[in-house]
Amino acid sequence: MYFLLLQAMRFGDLPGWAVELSRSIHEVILFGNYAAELENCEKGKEVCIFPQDLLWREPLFDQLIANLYQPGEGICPHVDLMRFEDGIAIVSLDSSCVMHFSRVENETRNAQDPPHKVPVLLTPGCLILMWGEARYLWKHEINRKPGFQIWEGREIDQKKRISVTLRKLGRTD
Ligand SMILES: O=C(O)CCC(=O)C(=O)O
Ligand SMILES: [Fe+2]
Repeated sequence: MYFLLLQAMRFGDLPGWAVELSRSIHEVILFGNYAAELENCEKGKEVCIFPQDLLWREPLFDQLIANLYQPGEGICPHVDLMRFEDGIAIVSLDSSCVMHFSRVENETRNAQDPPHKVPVLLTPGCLILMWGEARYLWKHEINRKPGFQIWEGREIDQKKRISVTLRKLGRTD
């Protein structure tokens, strides 16, 4: 059982700080050390951190959700709602945590097999970009119950954690 103590959602025009944040994300993707990888976006998608067509859409994001988690609180495995377009960014703040990714169920997996989970360490300031397979074919979750937040054999010292998720609403027409 998970609880989200505080969740603030915003649609339409983003507040100024979130517009700034979107711009920073755009710049980091464009001018970060990933420039060489971006050039490959058209050719081989496996080394692309964010596809050009998503990067240059206008606006890049128009919806945000800010989540505040107290120690022990997390979010269940899920794929973000289909009403949001591809290309989702999450900024992770305050406290480190491990986010787990697991593939959406498919018929080939034996129901008795435990789901294979890929752990990703998020330190304060981390940016997660989810698009394509990562956005549609993998669930993400944060289990901050004791025993689940382990990195390199050690339990992470949990404090309050804040995340800001930026997405773009799909067209309804
Ligand atoms: O808090 C996080 O890092 C994840 C938030 C999330 O997955 C969501 O709001 O859909
Ligand atoms: Fe999510």
